Amino acid sequence: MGIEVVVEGLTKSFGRQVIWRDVSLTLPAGEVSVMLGPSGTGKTVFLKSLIGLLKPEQGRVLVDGVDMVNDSDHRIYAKRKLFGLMFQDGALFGSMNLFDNIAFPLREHTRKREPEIRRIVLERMDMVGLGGEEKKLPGQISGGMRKRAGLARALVMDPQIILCDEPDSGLDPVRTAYISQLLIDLNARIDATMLIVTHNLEIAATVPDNIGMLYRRDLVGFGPREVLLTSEEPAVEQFLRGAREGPIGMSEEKDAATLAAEQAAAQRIASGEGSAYEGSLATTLRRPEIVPQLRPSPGLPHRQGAIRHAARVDELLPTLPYAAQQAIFTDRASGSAAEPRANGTNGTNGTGRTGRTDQAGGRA
Ligand SMILES: Nc1ncnc2c1ncn2[C@@H]1O[C@H](COP(=O)(O)OP(=O)(O)OP(=O)(O)O)[C@@H](O)[C@H]1O
Repeated sequence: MGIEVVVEGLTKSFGRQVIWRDVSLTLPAGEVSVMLGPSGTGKTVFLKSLIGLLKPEQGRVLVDGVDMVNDSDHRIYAKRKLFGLMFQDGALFGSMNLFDNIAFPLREHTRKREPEIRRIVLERMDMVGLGGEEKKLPGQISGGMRKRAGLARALVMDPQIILCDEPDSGLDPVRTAYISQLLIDLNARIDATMLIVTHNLEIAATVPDNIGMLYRRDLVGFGPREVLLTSEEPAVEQFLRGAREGPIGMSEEKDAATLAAEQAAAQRIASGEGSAYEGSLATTLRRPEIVPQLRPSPGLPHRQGAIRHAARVDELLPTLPYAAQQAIFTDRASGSAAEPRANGTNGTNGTGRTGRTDQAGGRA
């Protein structure tokens, strides 16, 4: 089973620029969590802080009894081996073929012999749908394949915590659906604790058990996915709708004057006095409906993390907002991600939606 990661009062700055402050959350063992947030809000900085590559000025990150912020380098280094990190671009060595790239951590950090290394590498390549591609160079494959190679490399050391930095960046929607399924299948196979950083709403809607969002240097909540997906917090709503109106602006947050003008326009539109342009602003995307969470592909085990998540949510239920409770009841009525099925099948069709036929092991 994966390991819980406890973040307490974390604050990170670069010089005078505060990236985020007083962030506290727990990544529950073996569950899948997503961290959303507009560009530049410090999601990657957050991931790097979890594994001790960046040092926040305040707070703690507790992993298996070690504080990844304040403990000695020796102790931090030992616990870092529990993590597998999937970088945005795969971070592969351009001159090495995929086999050697993926074998690299084993050759560098273990005393395993080549036949054992070969067995592990080929197994992980198969797991991410890259079987038979060992001899290809990173420059000869697609961006999606590079990501999956990066994921295979993150898996060779048997990590118990997997951090994925924007697994969707640069991928088309179909490849993004495949990588979403791959991440859920991976969680079903190895029960690792997972944190995925993304702005992708499809991933946020279909993959995680828990969602948080970083915005304006704060964590805007973190908890069961239904809480954030039904949140009425303006920044969350705007983000989920992918709309221009709202507190999130082009570069960072909008200034107060722009926000006030938008709110005045919204009131004029509501009273029927708005201009045509203002009316067009109001027709931007609607907030997406909550869709069922992805389930493992047929033949894979049930996600133990989803089962534990459901038990946790049961305890939390009375404390959750009404809309989140309703969303949870609806999801469960449709057959929740944790519910075992006699034939081990998914119950949805691999996308978390109805009417599509994506299969596990598909090519991103
Ligand atoms: N080593 C560093 N030194 C100084 N500033 C940094 C460093 N690393 C990141 N930053 C700054 O921290 C802020 C957050 O960066 P980060 O890459 O974490 O954002 P992000 O939310 O992951 O963005 P995106 O979604 O666009 O990838 C940015 O303003 C960035 O310039």
